Amino acid sequence: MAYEKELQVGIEASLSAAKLCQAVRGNIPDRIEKQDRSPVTIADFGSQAIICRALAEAFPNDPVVGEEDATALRSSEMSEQLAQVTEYVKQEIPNVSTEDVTQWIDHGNGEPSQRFWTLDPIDGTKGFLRGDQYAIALALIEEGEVKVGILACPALSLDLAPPLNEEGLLFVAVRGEGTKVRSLKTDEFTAIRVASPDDEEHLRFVESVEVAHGDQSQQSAIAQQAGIKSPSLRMDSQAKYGAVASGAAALYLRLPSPKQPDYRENIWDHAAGVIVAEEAGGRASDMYGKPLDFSVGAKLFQNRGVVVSNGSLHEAVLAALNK
Ligand SMILES: Nc1ncnc2c1ncn2[C@@H]1O[C@H](COP(=O)(O)O)[C@@H](OP(=O)(O)O)[C@H]1O
Ligand SMILES: [Mg+2]
Ligand SMILES: [Mg+2]
Ligand SMILES: [Mg+2]
Repeated sequence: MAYEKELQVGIEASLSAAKLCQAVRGNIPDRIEKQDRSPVTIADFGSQAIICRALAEAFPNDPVVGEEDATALRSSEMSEQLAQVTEYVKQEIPNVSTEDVTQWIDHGNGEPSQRFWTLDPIDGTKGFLRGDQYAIALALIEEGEVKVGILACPALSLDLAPPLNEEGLLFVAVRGEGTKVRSLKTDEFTAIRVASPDDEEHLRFVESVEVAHGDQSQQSAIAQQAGIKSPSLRMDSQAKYGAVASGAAALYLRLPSPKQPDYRENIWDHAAGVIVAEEAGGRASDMYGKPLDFSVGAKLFQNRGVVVSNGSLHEAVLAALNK
């Protein structure tokens, strides 16, 4: 199997980060506002610290392009939050200092290069704060292609055969080797496939809960034109990719919000999910059918919107979009 060490280190760190996130969510944390006014929590910081530490130790030459950074956390106004993050990290890694924690978080300030990791320590922070779905998303990118994806969804269970019906799922994909899933509680993996074209029951689509993160009226119209009759399943985070990869839904639509026409998607919001869906037999592209281009920096500057399908539905969706 390829990328064995990457998988072992990435999976172990993601499981540890998932434990931290669930521990923090036991008593819903405060919402901290970032400079761009989006939310972050002590769990986002703790998760990034744990995963960056593991990557720095095992792969010291690999840059990590992570969502968070520790600048604000180092300021005196946030000393209480930094102490809280450190306490939670200590439950996973004994004997850590606040300085260790901020240094590990800042290891995620790397730049994309020939080979690098991208990390979303909590994808769907708004879902996390609401008590809904969120994910820990880690991917390895080489020469612009996602090679490994590790997607932990601690609150996800799907109405499908075991282990997918258990709460807390871990999706893992390696390029050319398929996608597998396990419960967070057991270490046995099961291979998964997208919904087949004749699976009427799962001929439905997923989209974000957050109205501002897409164009829900266009998303419904396009899904209908592609032959989907049921209403959407709304779900936060890259858990949506897990839903398509395992056949719980046949389509995920994320079309640019009319209020933010210039928005560009972050690579960490998609890299792990894309390989999980593709290796399960699905297809991912932008709204014009262009493959998502992970070679141009920390954002998908060459793409607009995201369409992820079971493959068979893809052309009909693109045709509807480009009419
Ligand atoms: N206007 C916008 N359009 C699309 N995505 C947006 C957005 N504003 C924020 N996001 C991204 O949407 C992600 C959550 O996805 P979803 O809506 O599918 O749950 C956020 O990730 P974080 O929660 O990691 O910050 C954030 O990066
Ligand atoms: Mg965020
Ligand atoms: Mg995100
Ligand atoms: Mg995030």
